[in-house]
Amino acid sequence: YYKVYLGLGANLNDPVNQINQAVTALKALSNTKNEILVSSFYTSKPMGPQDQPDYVNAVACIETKLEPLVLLAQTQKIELDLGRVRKDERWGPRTLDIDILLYGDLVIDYPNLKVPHYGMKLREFVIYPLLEIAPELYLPDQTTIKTLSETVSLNGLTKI
Ligand SMILES: CC1(C)Nc2nc(N)[nH]c(=O)c2N=C1O
Repeated sequence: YYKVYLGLGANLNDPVNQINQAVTALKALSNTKNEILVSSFYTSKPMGPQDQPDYVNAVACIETKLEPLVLLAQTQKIELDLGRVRKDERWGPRTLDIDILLYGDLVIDYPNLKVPHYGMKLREFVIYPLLEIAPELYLPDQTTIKTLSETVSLNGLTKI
């Protein structure tokens, strides 16, 4: 099984409910263990354009035999099922967003999937939930989550 870490984020129509529904859908994935580790939920100011609601974020860890592009197709389907409209402007408000952060210790560089997720090292709304559920985690480049948590500023991240 690959141990896959996923970033969950939403800031439109009942984000907490969106993330809960995403967790339920992730548990139901084929070739995937149905126990899933989920961090606390956190609110934070939008990174990027500020003229949008605060985000709710969490990180989940699944153990899956699905290959990366298969899982990507499944997570995109979950986003659509929960009302994501792909016309979303880049960095604009959105219903559920599922980012594949880490895929075991794979380094993936497809046009439509880059792992480790390009922005995770800079995002307190990814690093702190990760630290909560996987404090011993390190990235393929041997950076540890602990080290990253000391370098990224909290700027208003609040556990709900
Ligand atoms: C628009 C952008 C970059 N900003 C975010 N900002 C926060 N706080 N949380 C997110 O999940 C998030 N997602 C995004 O895609």
